[in-house]
Amino acid sequence: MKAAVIGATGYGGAELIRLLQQHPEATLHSFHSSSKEGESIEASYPHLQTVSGMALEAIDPEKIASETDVVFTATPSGVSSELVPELIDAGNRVIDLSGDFRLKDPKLYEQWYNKKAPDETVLQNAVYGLTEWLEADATEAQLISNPGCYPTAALLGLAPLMKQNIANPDSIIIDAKTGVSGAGKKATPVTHFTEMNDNLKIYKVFAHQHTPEIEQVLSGWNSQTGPITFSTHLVPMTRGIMTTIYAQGPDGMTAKELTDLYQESYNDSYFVRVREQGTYPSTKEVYGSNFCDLSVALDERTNRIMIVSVIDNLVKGASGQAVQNMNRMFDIEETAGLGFAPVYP
Ligand SMILES: NC(=O)C1=CN([C@@H]2O[C@H](COP(=O)(O)OP(=O)(O)OC[C@H]3O[C@@H](n4cnc5c(N)ncnc54)[C@H](OP(=O)(O)O)[C@@H]3O)[C@@H](O)[C@H]2O)C=CC1
Ligand SMILES: CC(=O)N[C@@H](CCC(=O)OP(=O)(O)O)C(=O)O
Repeated sequence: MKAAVIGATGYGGAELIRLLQQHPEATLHSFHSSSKEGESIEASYPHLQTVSGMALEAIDPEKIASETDVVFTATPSGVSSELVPELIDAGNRVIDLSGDFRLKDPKLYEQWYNKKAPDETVLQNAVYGLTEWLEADATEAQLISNPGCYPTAALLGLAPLMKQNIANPDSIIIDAKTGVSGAGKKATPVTHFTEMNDNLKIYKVFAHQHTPEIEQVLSGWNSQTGPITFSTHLVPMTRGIMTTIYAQGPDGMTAKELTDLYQESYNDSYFVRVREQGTYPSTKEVYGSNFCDLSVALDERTNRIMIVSVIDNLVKGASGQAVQNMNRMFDIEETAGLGFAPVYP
């Protein structure tokens, strides 16, 4: 299977190159840049030195489609919406990492992303790629829309609860924190060193573009879902997301029953590891890996449920899940190229 990466000089693209280079069944055929054609990838990312030996190529959809089986678009929202239909028309199968093909309602997309919605036919044919809970046959998909980093952590945390209708859907609060690499490679006035070192910031209050994505999926799982409350914070670390999710549970359930439900729900999911009752994951425990580690707790005094989920935003939150989706698309072992343990400490 030959793969190409577009947006190769971004953090998501670099992570795709790292993962695809050691994938047992995929060959990294080419990587593409809109600004650095002809340069080596080492010029942008010395850590990839000796790994590829190839130069960055221009983005030519026809050429890419004629030479490869699958292309990853690790490009910004608003760019993917232009690029992906061209790749699809040229016959490529595509896994897009941006937010452009996640929201099925174009008006909602325009409202939250403040950009023109993508081509309607391509949008409606896109399969939402939360891999553990795919709702369509990935082997048939021409386009998989990779979930956002926060939605991945939040939805994996909420799925057993919502699918079993255990919590009051109106009571859900998702309190999320991310490392700075979530903002991409380019430094901004919000993310540069003096702003983020030794600092903690809340951002996009009641305005985060992942809010409707989470609501869209939750309402597919449970028709009683209303608007959620979602807060996002930047913390001074490079990678990692933690979501702490609160919901009102039913009378009479025990903490052990809830943990058992989570462990059963993810029994067959290699990449979701449910912790023993009373133990909680930290972001470093999934660093550099495709794992999502989860804990669920129940305060039997108040019936409040608390779920803690952690992922690496660049792996399970982006490029790792994209490779996991490629594995599903081509019907190969889901863990191929991804089954390694996190880097620790
Ligand atoms: N960082 C994260 O944790 C996550 C990111 N995402 C999403 O994945 C995508 C990539 O993110 P990330 O790698 O962090 O972003 P970066 O900003 O680090 O990289 C994006 C890359 O896109 C390319 N690009 C920019 N403008 C254009 C254009 N007009 N045409 C073609 N290519 C362009 C650039 O590469 P070049 O100049 O070489 O073309 C750039 O390096 C984004 O949509 C992001 O929202 C999703 C989940 C998590
Ligand atoms: C730290 C930081 O700024 N993180 C970004 C994550 C962006 C992202 O992944 O965007 P899409 O999924 O919408 O493409 C944010 O919160 O907007």
